[in-house]
This record gives sequence, structure tokens and C-alpha cells, in this order.
Amino acid sequence: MMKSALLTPAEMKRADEITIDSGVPGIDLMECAGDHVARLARDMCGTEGRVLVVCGPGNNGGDGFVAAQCLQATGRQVDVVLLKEASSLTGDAAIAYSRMGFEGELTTTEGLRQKLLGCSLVIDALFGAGLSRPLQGEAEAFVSAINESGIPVLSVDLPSGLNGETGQVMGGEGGCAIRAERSVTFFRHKPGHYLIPGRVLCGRVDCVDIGIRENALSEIGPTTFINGPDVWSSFFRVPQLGGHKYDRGHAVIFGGPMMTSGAGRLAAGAALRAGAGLVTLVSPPSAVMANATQLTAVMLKSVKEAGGILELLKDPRLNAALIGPGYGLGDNARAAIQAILESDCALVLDADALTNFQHQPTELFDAIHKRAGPVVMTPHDGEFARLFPDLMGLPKLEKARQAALRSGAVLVLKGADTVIASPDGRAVINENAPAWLATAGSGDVLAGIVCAALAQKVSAFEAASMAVWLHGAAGAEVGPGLIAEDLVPALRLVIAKLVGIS
Ligand SMILES: NC(=O)C1=CN([C@@H]2O[C@H](COP(=O)(O)OP(=O)(O)OC[C@H]3O[C@@H](n4cnc5c(N)ncnc54)[C@H](OP(=O)(O)O)[C@@H]3O)[C@@H](O)[C@H]2O)[C@@H](O)CC1
Ligand SMILES: [K+]
Repeated sequence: MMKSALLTPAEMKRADEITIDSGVPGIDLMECAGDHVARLARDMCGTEGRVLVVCGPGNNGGDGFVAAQCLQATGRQVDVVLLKEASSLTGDAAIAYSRMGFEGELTTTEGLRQKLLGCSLVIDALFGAGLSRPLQGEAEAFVSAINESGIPVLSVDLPSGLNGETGQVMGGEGGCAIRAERSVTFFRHKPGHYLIPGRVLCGRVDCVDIGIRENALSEIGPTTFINGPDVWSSFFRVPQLGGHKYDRGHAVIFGGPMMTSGAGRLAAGAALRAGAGLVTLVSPPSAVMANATQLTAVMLKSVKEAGGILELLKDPRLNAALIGPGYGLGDNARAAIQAILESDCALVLDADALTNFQHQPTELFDAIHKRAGPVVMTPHDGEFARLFPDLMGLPKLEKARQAALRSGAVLVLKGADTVIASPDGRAVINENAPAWLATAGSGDVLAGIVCAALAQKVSAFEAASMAVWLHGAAGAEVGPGLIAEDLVPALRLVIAKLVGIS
């Protein structure tokens, strides 16, 4: 799990301190960091052209001085531009500057524009983890001039202006940040490398080892991770010889009336493909015929109202349920959801199941807190806003964490940078979803996969993380032209690769 840990800038600072306290001089870390920056710079622009290193007043600038020295040592033409006088540098950055062997130039924005003419790469070493406020004045003007030049940028640690914890530009809409082609960070990625817009501003990100002590992580205790098998593979159930379909759980999908019955079918198909031993699609009588003509391995059941649902879920073999996709709104729908909440099975609430409680969210959260079985909620931003309007101004990670805590559910806040947050404080950020995945029915498939993982008795946080990753991987497998129906067969290929039988 520690392999996939993400560190906030404050946690990274702590990792630096722990390493330095253990006897590694800070300047050694900086020299290692700067050396990597120089290597990547050479990678980006080959042997030709002048490199411009733009350095800020802190240690991010220090990495820039080391990179400049390394590049010059290999015969590269390098210019260093300073945002603040060299005499104001302190600590490791001052040491790196003095070792550089040539002077940086303190210049104006106009001077920077002149320097940018004809150079083949800019190294952005203005601000990294120590950015504490929106860029203004000369710093803002420097960033604008670099972006306007159109010259490829390699950012050190983070694109200057980007908040490494939230992935947002410091200062929001009115703020500004570097748009990099590549970024290089140290020891572990930061959440801001994966959260949008940070992910877009960073370009490709390399994470390199600079000698930070691995055991710093156990002291720091990170709570944010990048999603991948490292987070949940020990929970992934592979069928065993001698096993039984009942060992893999029985997922119940509650589908809607005929005209919106497709959503339930997509979810049911996905649940079966994702490994639930049995799947039953429960629907109102009006939809049974439509479902029966299109489904074969999925079992069907017709239930009219909440009383029937209560009765059905008394069977303990039905151990996971999904309600929401295409389900419908209104008093009857709300009563059905309340009936399901009263059962003990693991539960996924999606789409209409969330919208049905937009005017009484605390009623929903109270029911979730009271029940024994786990709940996963899978809202997109619009559904989230209906249940948690007061959290909308927060950065995405914080939003998801607070919503999980308040509701008592594992919260999957969907998007290109889906965040999965647990009420216990853990969160993962997903990064494998292609843009093609943003299409009608895609969320229904995801909800079905979550339900399948819960049916296989995977804990809720790992079930949600696993499902989001499988869904993204299936999307990548299908690629351009993807429609939701394609995801279900693609899951087979993804699972085969995952268990090493491709
Ligand atoms: N030994 C180590 O620790 C290692 C660190 N490493 C590297 O160090 C980086 C972190 O260094 P850092 O902590 O010095 O922060 P950094 O990003 O350079 O900025 C701080 C300076 O900027 C200033 N400032 C802030 N916001 C501002 C604004 N909006 N506009 C204007 N000024 C602003 C702030 O001033 P103040 O807030 O005090 O006014 C301060 O002077 C990290 O990203 C990595 O690259 C690696 O070499 C590995 C070893
Ligand atoms: K930077």
C-alpha cells in the first residue's frame, strides 16, 4: 500500500526532515533532485538548443540551480533567471547557487521574454511545495510570459502556481499556474499531480528517488493513495477449484420501469461479469418482459412495492444490492430505497437513489449510520451537489472525505479524477479512466461492478476502489467509440490480465 501513497506538500516536507535528521544532508537531496531534473531536460530536448532555468526564492529554485550546473557540465548552453536577488537565498538553495559556478540574472518580465526567444526548453523552478498563496506581481507575470511563449516546460516538483495538495490553481479562477509538458517530482507523487486541473497542468509526471528514507512513511502515516491493484489486490477474489457460485455472492439489482430499464440491465450484466456468483434483476412488472428478452444468465424477478422488497431481502443469501440506475423518483421509489436500507445486505446507492433524498439528506445519512451492512454511494458532481450543497466549494478530496464522514458511506465522487473516500479518512484518487468513459450508461456499469465486489464480500472501500479501477481499465481496453455496452465484455479481458491469464 505504501508504494501507492500520495504525500501532501506538508507530508513531503516532513519526509525531507526525517531524512535530514537521520543524517542525510539536505544539499545531497537537492543535488540528487537537480541531477534528475537535468536528465529529464536532456530527454526532452536532446542535445540541441538553449535551456532557460527560471528559479524562485526557495528550495525549488535550489533544484533549478543544481540542474543548471549539471546541464552546463555536459556542454549545454544554459541561462538562469532569478525572481529575487541571489543575496536573499538561504540554506540549501544558497549552497546550490554558490556551487553553480556561474551567475543567475535578476530580471524583469520583459527581460524574461527576451531570454525566452529562441530557447528550446524552460525549466520551471519557481515554486514547488512551499507555495503559500496565489501568484501575484512579477511571479504571476513570469508564469504568464512562460505560458505565452509556447516553449515546452519541465516543472520541478509541481507546475508553479499549482497547489500540490488540492490540484487546484492557487487563487482559483483568477489565479495562474505554469502549463508544463512534463513534471518531475520526488519520492512520492502528490495529490495535485492527479487531481484536475493539476493533472492537466503537470503533463507527464516522473517520480524519482532522491534518497528520502522509505521508513519516513510509517511515521507520516499517509491517508491518500493512487488507485491500483496495490490498494486492493489482496481483496480480489479469484474463483477456487472446488468453490461454488454461492461462494461468490448473490447480487440483487433493483431496476426501474420499462422506459428506463436499460440502466438496470447494464448494471446487472456488469455485476455478473465482475464476478458475482449470481445476479438477480428485480424490476416492476412493466419491465419484466423487456428484461427477459435481453438477459439470459441474469435471473429476473418482479416486485411491485416496498413490502415485496423487504420480504425478498430477508433471504440472507442475497448479500449485496444496488438501487438507483433508472429507478425513478417519487414516494414509491423512496419507500423502496428505505426498505432496502432496512436490510442487512451490502448496498450501493447510485443515481435516483441519491436524488430521491435531495430534500431530506439527513434521513438518508441517519439510515446509513444505523444499518449494519456497508454502503457505497456513487454520485457524479450534480448528484453530490443535491446531497451535500454546503461542501461544493471545497477541493475534491476534501469534499469526498467530508461527505463520507457525514453520510457514513464510502463515497465515490465520479469524474475524470474519481475520488473514493472512506468514513475512516482514507481516500484514493483514480487515474486510469479514459475520456471515452464519460458516456451514457457508464455509471450504471460502474455501480454494477461495485455491487459485484460487495457480493464477493470485499470490504466497501476496497470494493469501490477495485470497481472504479476495473471500470477505467475496461474503458481503456475499449478505447475510441466506446459505448457502455462495450464495457461489460471488456471486463473479461481486464480481469484476465489482472489475474495473469491473458
Ligand atoms: N531539503 C529539502 O527540503 C528539499 C526540497 N526540495 C525542493 O524544495 C521545494 C520546496 O522548497 P521550499 O519549501 O523552500 O518551497 P518553494 O516551493 O521553493 O517556495 C518557497 C518560497 O517561495 C515563497 N513563496 C511562496 N508562495 C509565494 C508566492 N505566491 N509568491 C511569491 N513568493 C512565494 C516563500 O516565501 P514566503 O512564503 O516565506 O514569503 C519561499 O521563499 C520542493 O518543491 C522541492 O522542489 C528538493 O530539493 C528535495 C530536498
Ligand atoms: K516548479
